[in-house]
Parts: sequence; C-alpha cells; structure tokens
Amino acid sequence: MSASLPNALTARLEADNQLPVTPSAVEAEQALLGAVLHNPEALDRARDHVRAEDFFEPVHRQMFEVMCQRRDAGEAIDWKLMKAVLGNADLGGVTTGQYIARLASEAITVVGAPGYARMIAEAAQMRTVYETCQAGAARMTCGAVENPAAYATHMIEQLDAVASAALAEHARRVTLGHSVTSVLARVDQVRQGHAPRGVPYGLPKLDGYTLGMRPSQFIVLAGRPGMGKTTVALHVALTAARRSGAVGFFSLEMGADELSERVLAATAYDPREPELITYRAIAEARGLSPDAMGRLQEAERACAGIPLWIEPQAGLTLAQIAARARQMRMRAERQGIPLAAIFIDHIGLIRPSKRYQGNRVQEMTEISSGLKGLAKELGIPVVGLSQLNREVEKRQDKRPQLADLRESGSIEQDADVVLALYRDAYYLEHKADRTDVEEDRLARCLNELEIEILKQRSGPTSRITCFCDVACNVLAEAAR
Ligand SMILES: Nc1ncnc2c1ncn2[C@@H]1O[C@H](COP(=O)(O)OP(=O)(O)OP(=O)(O)O)[C@@H](O)[C@H]1O
Repeated sequence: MSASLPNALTARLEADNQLPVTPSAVEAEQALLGAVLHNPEALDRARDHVRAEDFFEPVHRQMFEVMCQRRDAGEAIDWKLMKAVLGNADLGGVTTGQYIARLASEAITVVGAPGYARMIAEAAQMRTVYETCQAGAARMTCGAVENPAAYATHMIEQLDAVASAALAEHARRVTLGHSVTSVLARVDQVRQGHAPRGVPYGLPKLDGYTLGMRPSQFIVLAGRPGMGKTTVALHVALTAARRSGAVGFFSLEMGADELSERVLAATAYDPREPELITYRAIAEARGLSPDAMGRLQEAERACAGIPLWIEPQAGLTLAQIAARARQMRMRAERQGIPLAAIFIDHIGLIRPSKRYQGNRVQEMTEISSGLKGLAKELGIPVVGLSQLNREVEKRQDKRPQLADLRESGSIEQDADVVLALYRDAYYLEHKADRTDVEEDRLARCLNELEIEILKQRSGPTSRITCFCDVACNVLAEAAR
C-alpha cells in the first residue's frame, strides 16, 4: 500500500526509517479508509475502536470525520462524493481526488477493519505517551518546571487517559444475548449459595434490601455533619476490604492518622470489656490501660493485611481521583485481588474544574455525573459522602429527604442508591434544658443510627436501625 502514498507522506515514512519516529500507523489508516470507501459497513465495525482524532495524517483524520458524518446522516460514502466534500488539493505530487481513488482501489475487506482500527488507536496512545514524556523532558531540561509535584500530577493525568482507555474495554457495548446469559449465570450462582452478590455493606438487612453494593453503582451516603457518615463509610469500607478486595478511601477532610485511630477503635471494640477505647482516647494517647494497649496491639495485627488504601489529600479534583482510582485498580490486579470499591469523604470537597467556575449547582452536577461515569468505567461501586445543608434543621422531623439533595446539582438523579443517615441522639444531646421525657428518649436512642434507603434504582426503599457507638466508630445491625 505504501507505493500509493503521496510524495510528502512517502518522504516522511522513508525519513522515519532512519530517525527516531513519532509513533503512527499510516498504512493501517490507509487500509481502513480504503475499506470504508469499498464498503461503509467497515466504518460500523471500526468506530468502537477508533476516533477521528486518533488518525495521524490530517487528511486521513478529515476523511474519517466526513465518513462518520455521512454515515450518521444515512448518506452514501464513495470516493467521488468524498472528493466533492474534501476538495482536490495538492497533497504533494498527487491530488486529494487521486489519493482517495487509490485508497478505494486497494481496499481490504471489512473483516480486517476492527484490527486496523485498533492499530490506529494504539498508535495514537503511543503518541500521547511519547509526546507527554518528550514535553516533560524538554521542560525539565530547560528549567521551565517550578513545582515538580504539580507537573508530575499533570503528566499523570495525561498518561492516565491512555491507561484508562485500556481499562474501559469492559465498558464497551455488549449484545443483549451476552448480557442476559451473564445475568442468569449470576442468578444460578446465587441459587447454589456461593454467589458473590454485590460488595457487602456488612449490615445484613441493608444487604438484603440492596443486594449489596453492586458493580457500577454510584452510592450516596447523605447526612448532616456529625450524623455518622464517616463512621458508616469506614465500617462499610472495612467490611468490603476484608471480604471483597482492595478498597480506596479518598479522605479529603481527615488525615490518615485520624482515620486509622477510628479503624483501631472499631477493631478493638469489645462490648464485653468494661473499658471502651474511643478514637479520641487513642488520639490523646492518654488514659489507656495496659489492657487497652494490648487490645490495640491486637487490632493493629488484625488490620495489617487489610487492603484498605487511604488517600488523605485535600483539594483533589475529580480527574485526580479518577487517575488514582485507576492506579489502585492496577495495583490491586498486580496483587491478584479485585478493586472492590472506592469511597470519597466527602464529595462537597472535591475541587471543581474551572468550567463552571462560581456556579455551584453546575459544579456539583459535573462532579456527580463524573463519579457515576467513574463507577461505570471501573465497573465497581463508588460511594460518595454528601453533607446536607441546613434546610434539614428547619423541619420538625429532621430525617433527611431526597429533596434535600436537590440543592446539590444532579446527585439525586446520578445516584443509583441514596442512603440517608439520622441519629435522634445527636439532636437531643445538643438540646439545652432537656425535659425528663427527652432524657428518657436520649437514654434509649443513645446508640441508635437510622439508615434510610431514600432511593434505589432496582429495589425497595426502606429504613433500618443500627447499633452505633460514634465514639468508637462502631456500627452493627441492631438486634431487634
Ligand atoms: N468521644 C466521643 N464522645 C461522644 N461523641 C463523639 C465522640 N467522638 C465523636 N463523637 C461524635 O461522633 C460524631 C462524628 O461522627 P462522624 O464523623 O462519623 O460524622 P460525620 O457525619 O462524618 O460528620 P462530619 O460531616 O462532621 O465529618 C459527631 O457527632 C461527634 O460529636
């Protein structure tokens, strides 16, 4: 096929044989375009694998764009029409019209189209890696980089686009036949009693209502400050890391030490022991008896192998979270375990892009739809904590409602599951001059936390009451 190249392209290919080459797949580009001119069905087979911007040659890119437009409009694609649309410029010894005619005459069959498309896309990815590294090396050697960490982050984001393209393979289109077969295979496994349903929350009733946290779900844990969002999230994250695989916990508010104090307190918790070990006591490192220290050391050993990976960094953008989640997935795969879920505490602290600067609702919409996209891309549940605003406090009944999320962009629409947290004790504790009746109520509900399923795309809404010791970060399903 290279014999039919216009002079300019041939010259470059020849030169490329001697010089360091910018990665490209020019011959695959020609072969694919020729195949489409021969039979437009080749385009349908190729489009899952390649985009116009992946083409190296500008004229090829332009041809592919025009072909896609014509196909989408239900119009014919043949070399005469293409020539009419693209004009008849001189490409260096050959006109566009002549070039298109040659491509058409040397066409491959449609069967080879996906293979050529993949070669073109792969070459484009190679170029991204090559150009990113080249630009990085150039900027480093001329001293144009002031902040190496910020520049490294920028490079990671660019390279991540390549990594994520490979990861997103599984998110491609599937046939209905394939999909229903895999659903039934899963049903069969469940019936035989050894099926992993979703990733468990570690609360049997909630797991029953929801079937656990299912792949590709965007799950929102919503509540007012102090209601127990972090407590619940850590309980669920720990359960998932113990039973289902690696878990990424993006803590945009608390440091790793603070989270670890909570995990230690929860792991060392034993209701039979007279001494409660609160995470506050661990933080203060005072008043811990030798026995408590022994329990904490035991908890340390129990935590040692749990793949709960904490990212304690404030001000992360959605792109950074996505890039790190993809890295976590690769790291997990290298260790032979799946990435079971990621958690973000909390989504209101994700640094928005500049696109909707100042428009909070639009910013939050971009973030929530991005999180849903990430869940789908990685094929895992993504759990986002959401802090509800003060409107809740104005009501007599302060239990959150779905409408409380409406201020926050499209979280309500994007979420597959919304779990709202409520502790009556929180409000009673903060009430001055409690009546005797209220004192009684407080004593009864001191360790109660309600989790209400406000939304579930494929299941019922419901409310469960849990046992919760917020001071020890402990959560369990209530006996009754
Ligand atoms: N030692 C303690 N004694 C009593 N209450 C405690 C103790 N330590 C923490 N708490 C309470 O536990 C709650 C903290 O729970 P958690 O951090 O899980 O809530 P949250 O919803 O994530 O809060 P925020 O949104 O403010 O981060 C707060 O109400 C806090 O007052």
